[in-house]
Amino acid sequence: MANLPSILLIGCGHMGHAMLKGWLKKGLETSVIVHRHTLELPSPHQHVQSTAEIPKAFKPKAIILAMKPAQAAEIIPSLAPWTKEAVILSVLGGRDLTWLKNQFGDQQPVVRVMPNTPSELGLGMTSVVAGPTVTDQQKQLADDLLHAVGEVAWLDSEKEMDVATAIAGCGPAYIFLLAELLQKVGEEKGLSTELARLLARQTVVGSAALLGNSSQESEALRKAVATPGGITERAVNVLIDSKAWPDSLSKAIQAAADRSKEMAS
Ligand SMILES: NC(=O)C1=CN([C@@H]2O[C@H](COP(=O)(O)OP(=O)(O)OC[C@H]3O[C@@H](n4cnc5c(N)ncnc54)[C@H](OP(=O)(O)O)[C@@H]3O)[C@@H](O)[C@H]2O)C=CC1
Ligand SMILES: O=C(O)[C@@H]1CCC=N1
Repeated sequence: MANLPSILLIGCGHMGHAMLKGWLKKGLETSVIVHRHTLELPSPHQHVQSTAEIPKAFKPKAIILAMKPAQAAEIIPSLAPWTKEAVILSVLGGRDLTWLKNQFGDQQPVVRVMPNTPSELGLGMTSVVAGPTVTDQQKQLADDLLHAVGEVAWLDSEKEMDVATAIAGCGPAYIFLLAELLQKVGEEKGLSTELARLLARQTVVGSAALLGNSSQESEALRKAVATPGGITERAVNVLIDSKAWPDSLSKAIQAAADRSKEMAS
């Protein structure tokens, strides 16, 4: 089992908990998790309810910021006793490296990270960009931690982060929405809730697994379903019309990317 470095995780909600579950499965060294609610943790991991309770002698190699962006500025000053020898991995949506530098100071090594919730299963997709004071060793450490919960893309420029966030950070929500809507349409067209739910869920699950296990492009997999002159083609022609999915998805990604940019500071 991989030996991942000691971490201090601040905030253990949807995203923090997804990453933690993934890391625990991969063999995380001692960690301290700051979470204001109850939390079952296997030994030697330690749960505390506030930053004031973090053991002073604890020397985390990485500090993960996984609270909501609006909650971060209030907490960051209380992390000073542990930041000196650590690299910060900020999961905060939108908050850019300039904002992080203003919070932690010029010299603090900070990596901006945008994961997604399938990290819980080791199937995450994380986009990453490092600040100027991050050492190669710390980049490797961040890479090891993030690869333990899925795929990692180091961005060439921080400018790519807003669109990367809109596609992959937010992306699971679009896929779950598709499952929701398939179920809803099935019900509207007369199927029982139970049947519509089963058809919708298993189709999304099976298609994602097929894509993940195939060397073929998604377009080829789609074409393998849509027999020319057959049934699927009729539906795909509706969806692929430039005014349908191409347009609405493009608008949706732009709206999310714009929001990410707005949240930089
Ligand atoms: N959800 C997702 O899919 C993704 C989220 N992100 C980013 O991850 C971050 C967290 O999002 P998400 O997990 O969805 O949000 P949640 O609200 O589920 O989690 C945030 C957690 O931080 C906790 N927290 C806040 N302040 C403190 C504090 N002082 N001490 C300890 N814990 C604290 C909250 O506790 P409490 O409930 O008590 O307020 C909560 O449990 C955000 O910055 C978001 O942009 C990034 C990628 C994907
Ligand atoms: O919606 C959000 O703001 C966060 C960032 C990406 C996914 N969830």
